[in-house]
Amino acid sequence: MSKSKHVRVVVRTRPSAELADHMVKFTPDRKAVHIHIPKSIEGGFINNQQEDWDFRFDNLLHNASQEAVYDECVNSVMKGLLDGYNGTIMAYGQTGAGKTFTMTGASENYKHRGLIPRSISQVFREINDRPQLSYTARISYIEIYNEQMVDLLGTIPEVVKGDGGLNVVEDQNGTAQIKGLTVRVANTEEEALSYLFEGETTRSIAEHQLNRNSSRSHCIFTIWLESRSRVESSEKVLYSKLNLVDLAGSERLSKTQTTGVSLREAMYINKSLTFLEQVIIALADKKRGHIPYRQSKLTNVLRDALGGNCNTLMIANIRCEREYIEETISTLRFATRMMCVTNTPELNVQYDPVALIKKYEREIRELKQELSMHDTLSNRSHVQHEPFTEPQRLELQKQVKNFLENEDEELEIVSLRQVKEIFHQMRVLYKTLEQENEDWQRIHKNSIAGTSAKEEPHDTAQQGQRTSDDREDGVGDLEGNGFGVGLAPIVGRGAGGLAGGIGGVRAKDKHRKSRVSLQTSPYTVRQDAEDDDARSETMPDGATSTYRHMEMLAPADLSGLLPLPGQGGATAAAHNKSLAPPPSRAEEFEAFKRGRGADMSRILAENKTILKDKRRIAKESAESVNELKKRIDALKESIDRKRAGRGIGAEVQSGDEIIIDEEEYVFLNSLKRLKEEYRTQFDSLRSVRADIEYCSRLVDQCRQKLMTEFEQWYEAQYGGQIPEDGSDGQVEDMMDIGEKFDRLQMARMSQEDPDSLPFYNARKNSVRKTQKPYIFAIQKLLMPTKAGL
Ligand SMILES: Nc1ncnc2c1ncn2[C@@H]1O[C@H](COP(=O)(O)OP(=O)(O)OP(=O)(O)O)[C@@H](O)[C@H]1O
Repeated sequence: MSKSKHVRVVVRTRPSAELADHMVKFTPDRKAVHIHIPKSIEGGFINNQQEDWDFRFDNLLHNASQEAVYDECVNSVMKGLLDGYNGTIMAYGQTGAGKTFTMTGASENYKHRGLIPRSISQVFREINDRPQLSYTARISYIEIYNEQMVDLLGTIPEVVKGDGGLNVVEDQNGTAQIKGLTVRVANTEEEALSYLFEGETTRSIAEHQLNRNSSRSHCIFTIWLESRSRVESSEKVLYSKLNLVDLAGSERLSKTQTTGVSLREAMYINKSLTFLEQVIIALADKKRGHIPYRQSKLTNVLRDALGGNCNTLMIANIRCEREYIEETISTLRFATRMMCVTNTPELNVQYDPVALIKKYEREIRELKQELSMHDTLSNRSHVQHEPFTEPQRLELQKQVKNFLENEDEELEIVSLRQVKEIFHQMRVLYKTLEQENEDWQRIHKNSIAGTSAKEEPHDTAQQGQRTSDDREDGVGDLEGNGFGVGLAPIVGRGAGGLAGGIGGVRAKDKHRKSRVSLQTSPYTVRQDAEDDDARSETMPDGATSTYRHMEMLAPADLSGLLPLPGQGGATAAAHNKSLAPPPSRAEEFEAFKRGRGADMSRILAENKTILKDKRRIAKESAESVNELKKRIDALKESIDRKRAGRGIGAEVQSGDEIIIDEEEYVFLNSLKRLKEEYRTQFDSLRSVRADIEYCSRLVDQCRQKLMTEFEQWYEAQYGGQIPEDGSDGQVEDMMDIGEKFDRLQMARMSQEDPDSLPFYNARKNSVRKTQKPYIFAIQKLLMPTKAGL
């Protein structure tokens, strides 16, 4: 049963060199804040001004890294998300308190990436770790600015027009849905990240184009997940979503002294934040029946997260400098209220109707097999459970006719289906008789009025025509040997006879057949193919690509990337002030290393030795990681082979239902274990690489320092003279250093954290992809100015 939970609230402080320590104090358990503002003298002798405030929260993060914030805030929500529970994380606080830094982070810096990119990475990691489930991840990104919703993944022109075209509507369950929202499928982490960056770019275009201030808008980035089991029946589908919300800055109008457009913006923000506050107050009051969600777009969209079916966490971003204390108190007050809000997270399960029908069909098939087995065992193998075929129906018709004609005849009853068919045949015969009786009476009436018929050739012709037609049809054989009032023998009537009966049944059959063929029409096949595509979409092989990247970026020996100065000279003193060209840099550099630069040179050598050791360890660790990777690949191949084999078998047995056997399940479990081991090894490799990165930076710095000192010394000794060997050494080295620096950066990045590659690739691709529309939008922006000139 689902339990109610209060909204978790975590406070994060923005680091600063000017913290008002004497006013803001945190308890040692990092869960409470005490604020003290001494009474001001202007208040006079009788002064009721409040001096102390105490606030208690779930956690308090002071000077915390992005990683620590992520670990504290996202882990529990993330687990629920993957299991089918909705989650919302929102950042609230005054302008500049670090909301955007917390949620999005610095998009150009992997280390400083915020909760959104980190959540994306974890979602795809978790998906890879759950091979028994098939997931589809989708992304949407909206901005709410002055009560207007903008689809940040929509087309640029719409955004540029300032018309997002989005509306909040309620479905029949009262859940708020955004009509017209773009929701994109993301098969990989890189794809999901590129949607984030695309949205960011769209946002900044809108900012330029419409002269907006992005800190005055609310942003909601949503990861939508859909999952179904690959192992058990797949009609059960779990739907969940994670809203990552960057709220607009809450600020006092008087303090910012905003006017004009900014004032209007600030009023809208304050209004929507006031509405948010009103909703929170209403939710906290257990006696309140009505919650005013509809007052603003923000509260309407976040209805699930506030007092609904969602794991919600709020990060209250605060600043602890003296000048921001009032805003900080107001943020903490809001956050305290938020803690009173309770939500009831519930599993979001739905049943896929197509999959359900498939399941029922399978069950019927199995029941029929069981029934026929039961019939065989109890000597009832002739019992019919399937619908009657045409020949069987004709045979039964004969039996019914015999039964009706001969009193001695008996009908053996074998199944309910047969009884129904007998009754049906009786009805057919009855109706035919009735019809023919009417026909006969009409003919008889006509023959009584025979004389007049002779005088009316037209009627006779008609009559003749009818008779011959009837004969052709085998109906109306007055001398017929048989049934009732002159019917043709039933069997002999074939397709035309018993038109209302068998013909009718046939017609129905035809209809049914056409319906059946419709079900297996190319359209349906294509639908199935699409389903398969969708399923294969849901199996992103992020792990594989990550590993491959890792192999590509195996530790490179970077020691040669920043060369020591190539040339130098040996005898500076002797040359000093002489007119002869100075000695070569190489000789001088060697001498320098033994003399003035000896200390630096020794430190450099020591660091190099440490670096070498670390590289050796990293190499061994990388070998064992690669070994694990090979085993994972081999296992994956076996699974693929199994799947390919199963694909054919499964089609024959149960349509396109995917059911895996025990062996494949064992494979999948071993794969999961190997992946875990891989991750552990990989983490230790990563930490060695971080050491390497640190050491190589030290080595670079020492080398650079040694070079710089040498260059300064050399310059002082020989001025701008050209050395003996004719090279100036300097320019060429500088160019190489620039180029090599880029390579060094790339290598560093990947050594520091191989997982960062999707982030950098997405960033690079997003910049490349959005450059064009961005330039286009900027050009458009400039056009009127040009025209005006
Ligand atoms: N924890 C932090 N560590 C380092 N820098 C930070 C931190 N928090 C915020 N900053 C820096 O402070 C500045 C303002 O932060 P940010 O833009 O995230 O504030 P905000 O609350 O989103 O403001 P707004 O409401 O105006 O959007 C940025 O330059 C950001 O890099």
